Amino acid sequence: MQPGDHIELDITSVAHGGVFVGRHEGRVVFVPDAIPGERVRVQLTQTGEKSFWRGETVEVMDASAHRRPHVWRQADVEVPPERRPGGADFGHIALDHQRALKLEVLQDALQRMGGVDLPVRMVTIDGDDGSRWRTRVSLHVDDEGRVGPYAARSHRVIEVDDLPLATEAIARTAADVAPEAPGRIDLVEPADGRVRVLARPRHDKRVGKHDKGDEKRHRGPGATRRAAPAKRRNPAREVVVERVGSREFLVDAGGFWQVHRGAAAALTDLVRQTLPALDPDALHLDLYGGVGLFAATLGEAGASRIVSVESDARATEHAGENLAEWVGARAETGRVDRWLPQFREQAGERDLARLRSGVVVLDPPRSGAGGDVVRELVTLGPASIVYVACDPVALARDLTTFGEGGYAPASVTAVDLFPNSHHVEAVTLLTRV
Ligand SMILES: C[S@@+](CC[C@H](N)C(=O)[O-])C[C@H]1O[C@@H](n2cnc3c(N)ncnc32)[C@H](O)[C@@H]1O
Repeated sequence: MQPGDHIELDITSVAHGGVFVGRHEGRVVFVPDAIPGERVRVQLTQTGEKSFWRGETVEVMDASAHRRPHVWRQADVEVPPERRPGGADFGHIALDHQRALKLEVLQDALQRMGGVDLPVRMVTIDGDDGSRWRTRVSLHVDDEGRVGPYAARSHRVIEVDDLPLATEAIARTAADVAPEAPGRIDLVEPADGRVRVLARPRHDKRVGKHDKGDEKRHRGPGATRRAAPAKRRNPAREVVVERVGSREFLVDAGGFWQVHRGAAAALTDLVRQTLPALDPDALHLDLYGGVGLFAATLGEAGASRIVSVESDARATEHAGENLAEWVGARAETGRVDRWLPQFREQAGERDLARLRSGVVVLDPPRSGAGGDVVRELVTLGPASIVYVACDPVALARDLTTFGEGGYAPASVTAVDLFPNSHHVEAVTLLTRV
């Protein structure tokens, strides 16, 4: 069969990455926009691989009871696949069932790849109906001046008449945004409710210079050099305030902050509940610390010696200020993979012993911590590790490496920070066995 051909498919399961699985004459076919239990008509898009094909769902012949009209009208299965915007790949599924499917993917990855057979529960953000949660949205401007999100699984810009996952204020601002040049436009609504529009034109030389600067500042490990002060002409560097309860965090408008309006608070609560009792004399680490969200959680839980490690110097600078109330807390710029071995070689026996009684909170990017970082952590031997993960497969892979080093998961809790998409966050407590 060729790309463009149509087949009928019984969908039997959900796979990692927001796709669903059926079989055609024994061969696995991955399709989006379906639900296990459905029979769908599929237009094939990739038939080159021996072991699996890919396709697009073009018609639902026998619908699941969990199907509902797509939360984003323009992403509905009634719309031709090439015109559906991306970013809400579970938007056609009832919210409860989305969560059940996410748990299934997480549990399956943990069991099959990580050898972990623990019950996983899911918590949700209070009052979340799955819409109007994104406080950060990226739109794209193409060479013809079209502005909008990318189409699903593509870099083609789709003009849309609403952004139902974005906050009301971002959706309103996006409707009026005037594209100046091809590239990206980030819309950010921090706690003050005022939307910042951050243009990142593709061909702007200033952007190139800025990126180079960022690269230099990422070069840690343990670099103590201060970042240059914010330049006024770069709105991405405006410093905004985010809030978790009554606590305030400074962050660059264009810097990393949790996307869902309730995510930072929900994750803080979950990490706090997951933390074991802290030894007040121990040393605790917040790795991939951003502006110090979990270092503050450690501080609030009674830690007195805390180091936050983050590769972005601007974020580290903010973390230093955000953690100022804890005299024993410090923020360092460095890549975790380089910072850890340097710490192991340079720290005195007393600090190494303190870390062995301490907790490491770990919140890496989607690719996970990776083998080198996990092996370093195992060598350092903290009493426990709280791993905050946004990719089930990367988590499962890292848990396998932790397992080889003598750490076992004691609990895994998922949290739905990305409703209407396949993404799922999980917080795992690992202890030495
Ligand atoms: C998922 S975010 C978590 C930030 C913070 N824990 C929070 O919740 O706000 C991951 C952070 O890791 C940083 N990062 C990425 N690669 C890194 C590396 N190799 N070493 C240190 N930090 C890194 C990013 O800049 C980003 O701030």
